[in-house]
Amino acid sequence: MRYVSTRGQAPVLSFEDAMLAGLARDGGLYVPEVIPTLPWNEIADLAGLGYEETAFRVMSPFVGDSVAPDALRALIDRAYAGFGHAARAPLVQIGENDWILELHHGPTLAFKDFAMQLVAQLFQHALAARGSRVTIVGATSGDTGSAAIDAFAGLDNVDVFILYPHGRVSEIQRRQMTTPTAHNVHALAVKGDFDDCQALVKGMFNDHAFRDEMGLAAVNSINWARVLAQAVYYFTSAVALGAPHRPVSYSVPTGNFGDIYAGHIARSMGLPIDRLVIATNRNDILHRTLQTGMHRIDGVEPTISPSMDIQISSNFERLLHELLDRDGQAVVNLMEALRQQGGYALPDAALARLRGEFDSGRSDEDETRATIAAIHEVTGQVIDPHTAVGVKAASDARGRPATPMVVLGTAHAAKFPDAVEAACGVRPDLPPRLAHILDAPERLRIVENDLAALEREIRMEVRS
Ligand SMILES: Cc1ncc(COP(=O)(O)O)c(C=O)c1O
Ligand SMILES: N[C@@H](CCOP(=O)(O)O)C(=O)O
Repeated sequence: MRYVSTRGQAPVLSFEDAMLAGLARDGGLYVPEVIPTLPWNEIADLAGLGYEETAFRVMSPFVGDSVAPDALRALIDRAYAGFGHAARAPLVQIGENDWILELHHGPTLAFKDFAMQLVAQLFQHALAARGSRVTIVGATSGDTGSAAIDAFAGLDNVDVFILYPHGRVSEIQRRQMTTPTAHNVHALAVKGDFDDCQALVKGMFNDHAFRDEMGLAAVNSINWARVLAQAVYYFTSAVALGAPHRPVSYSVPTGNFGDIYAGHIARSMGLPIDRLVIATNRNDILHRTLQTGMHRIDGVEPTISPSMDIQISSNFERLLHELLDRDGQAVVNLMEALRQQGGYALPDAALARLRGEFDSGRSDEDETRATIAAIHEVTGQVIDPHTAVGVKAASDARGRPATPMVVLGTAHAAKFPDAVEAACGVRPDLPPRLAHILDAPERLRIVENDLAALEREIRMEVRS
């Protein structure tokens, strides 16, 4: 399997090389040259299999000969061994044919663990074989950072620098990043928003001298391996609800467009997904894009679903590449317009295809709170604000009731206790294994939104 850049000017790489490269050298994102399909009968055969075996079957065609099959199985088994639920991603019913796919049973209580625990295993495998080391730089609005710090803490051949927007993540998210004591992980609070953090990360990758000197690697969904691992739970959940014999719809709380893009990949592989609903909070650039055809950045507004406080959705570039018939130069032109003019109009044909493949919805702050309260009242479930955005968008987009609608439950409510308590009167507790973070000492540095200063800081730390 070969991977090409969305901008068409970077070397073509294997799965493992693309995973270790992170951002392509032309500034684009790696995508598979072709999306392999799983035949109908092979999807049917997934029924009754464990999560790990499904992961192996879904991911193998993308991994190709980068990792031997037995080794891949062992890495997958290790990645999910620490999850707190036998099903890994259980479905919980919230209505007649409405479900939440709980993705919070990993070590840091958010869906990010599904990919991050596996990516850490894949990195270790690759780095040990090559005898090399990397410096991971990542941007987070709260959950990717905690998942990365948990997954990579204490590893010999990796330093990790996580940039998060100062004052714009929940206290629990911050403490998950700042209380681990391993010397190879570093939380940096950037004076800016998530988009600034992500721009700094991409800026470091696009500074090729710094990138090569530090051996930079990425664990954001810039990294194809992240997206691939996230495609697996669409298969486990759809098959549990009757696929491929019947279609299933999904509503996906969306920020950086990684999780829903993983659903799009699952559908492209042959999984019968009926509707894919992009669920946004009031940072609704993607919802507006679908409604108007204009993709235009607005200021990022803080919300009670802070992990989705994003305007520049990195993975939208991967979808654009497809909508523009894999024309790298056309992608470059739109990304330049986004950078220089703050937006672009989608060409008509691309917009029609986008609307054919996705629905979208938006939840403002009051609606998100009302959804948390309503779900608690009707089902007794306490859901987090990101999941609530997904539930709201799902109910707005609800099509044929015969088709199951699955909302991705992207985080545990205990990561956002204040917002959840204010909405439904119940204060969700952290699981006992995480309670220590509430009074453990914190370790963080506050940094300016300045690429050169950040590079100096990282260089100094890696050399010390
Ligand atoms: C809890 C939660 N929900 C939803 C999202 C949005 O996911 P994505 O960025 O893949 O669109 C995020 C951030 O990634 C998140 O942390
Ligand atoms: N919401 C995310 C933002 C980064 O997304 P990623 O999937 O590209 O890593 C977060 O919690 O950090």
